[in-house]
Amino acid sequence: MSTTFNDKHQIPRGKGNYSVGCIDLMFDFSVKGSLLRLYYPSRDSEDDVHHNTVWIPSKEYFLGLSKFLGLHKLMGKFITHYFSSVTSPANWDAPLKNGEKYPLIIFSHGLGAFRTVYSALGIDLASHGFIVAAVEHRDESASATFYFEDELALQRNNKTWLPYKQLSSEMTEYAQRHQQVLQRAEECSKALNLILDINEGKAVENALNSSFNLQQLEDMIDENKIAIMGHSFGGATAIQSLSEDNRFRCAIALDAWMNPLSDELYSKVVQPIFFINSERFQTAENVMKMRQFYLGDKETKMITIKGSVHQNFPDFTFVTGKILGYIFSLKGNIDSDVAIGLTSKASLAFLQKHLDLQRNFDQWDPLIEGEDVNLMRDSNAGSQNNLHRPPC
Ligand SMILES: CCN(CC)CCN(C[C@]12C[C@](c3ccc(C(F)(F)F)cc3)(C1)C2)C(=O)Cn1c(SCc2ccc(F)cc2)nc(=O)c2c1C=CC2
Repeated sequence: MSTTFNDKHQIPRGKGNYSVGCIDLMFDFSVKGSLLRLYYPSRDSEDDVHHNTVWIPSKEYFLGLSKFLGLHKLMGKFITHYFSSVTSPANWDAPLKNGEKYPLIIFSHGLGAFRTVYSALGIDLASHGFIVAAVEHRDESASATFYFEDELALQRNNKTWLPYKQLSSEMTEYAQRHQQVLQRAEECSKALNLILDINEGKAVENALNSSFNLQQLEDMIDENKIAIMGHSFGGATAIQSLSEDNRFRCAIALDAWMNPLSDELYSKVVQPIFFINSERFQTAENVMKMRQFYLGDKETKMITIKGSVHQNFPDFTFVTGKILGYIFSLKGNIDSDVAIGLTSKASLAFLQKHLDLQRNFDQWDPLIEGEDVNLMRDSNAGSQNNLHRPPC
């Protein structure tokens, strides 16, 4: 296929030892069901021919994204053309590598995003032996998402699209975003229920036509090793999910947007949280809310990636050149591959600690304390002296 950009704009491959597979799973078909993209360790048998994963599978996502961004229709057509041939480096529908149980991560996307645009992170974690389920939220915070109205629509593959909902004037921004974060947390627990049902052998038929036999997943999840992760609004969702569902043993919040969370939440969360922040997005107010989770326990950690921007966590930072990257602040001063590498390695070290993994991810423990030339402990945002500071 012809590509309109040179190869250097590619989503990076996983750095771990496992090959990575990818499938889309929807069950049930209704708006109340789960829609997720699953990244997993795959069995790389030479004879099977593998296809890469289509990064953004429907034009409706591009149209929804350009509407979310307030771009002109023509610009929507441009980004559709520019990005429609991009693939994520995961083997679509590849068989699951069996022989061991895998820890599970549920991933929650940000405002205006959707399930497929965090594939660099999902693939790198899967290449280190995790199953990663990137959910697609139906709270109208995604640029677009779809479901089927009824059985007939499903049989005809007649999708109903749900677009991003602009803030309404009837409710305050907080009221709307808080309602959404509650729905998002519920959807993360529902996705976890679906995966654990399949793990226990429940017969589940994927509403999306896929050749991947879901029975491969039976007895392959280590149901005691479950974490939740998310970016921005998804970071807030991860924290809200901790308070609602204690099956999540810890959370990793990537540049969390704390506004949607209520003040009562701080006393309800007992599990450890790892805040990984960009340098440019955070404000003193936002970081102050994060620090309220420090109260007492030593397990909650915070680091900031020097020279990074909000968009260093989703995939867009890899698929554009420096110009577009600069215009939309999709790239920071730090190299995007270095930033995502630090995010992944620091996350793996934190997950080993709090999911009791028997891997060698503790080699990256110093990153959790911000010990790296491209990291700093805590945050650069907001003066730190007049705020409650945990004893070092
Ligand atoms: C106009 C909308 N305006 C007000 C809401 C702010 C728009 N905005 C900054 C953007 C998204 C940006 C983006 C993407 C993609 C291209 C492209 F051209 F490459 F496609 C360009 C430009 C424009 C960077 C954000 O919303 C930042 N943000 C995000 S960005 C999550 C995201 C969205 C779409 C993606 F494809 C990937 C990731 N997630 C959050 O949870 C929160 C915030 C802010 C507060 C809470």
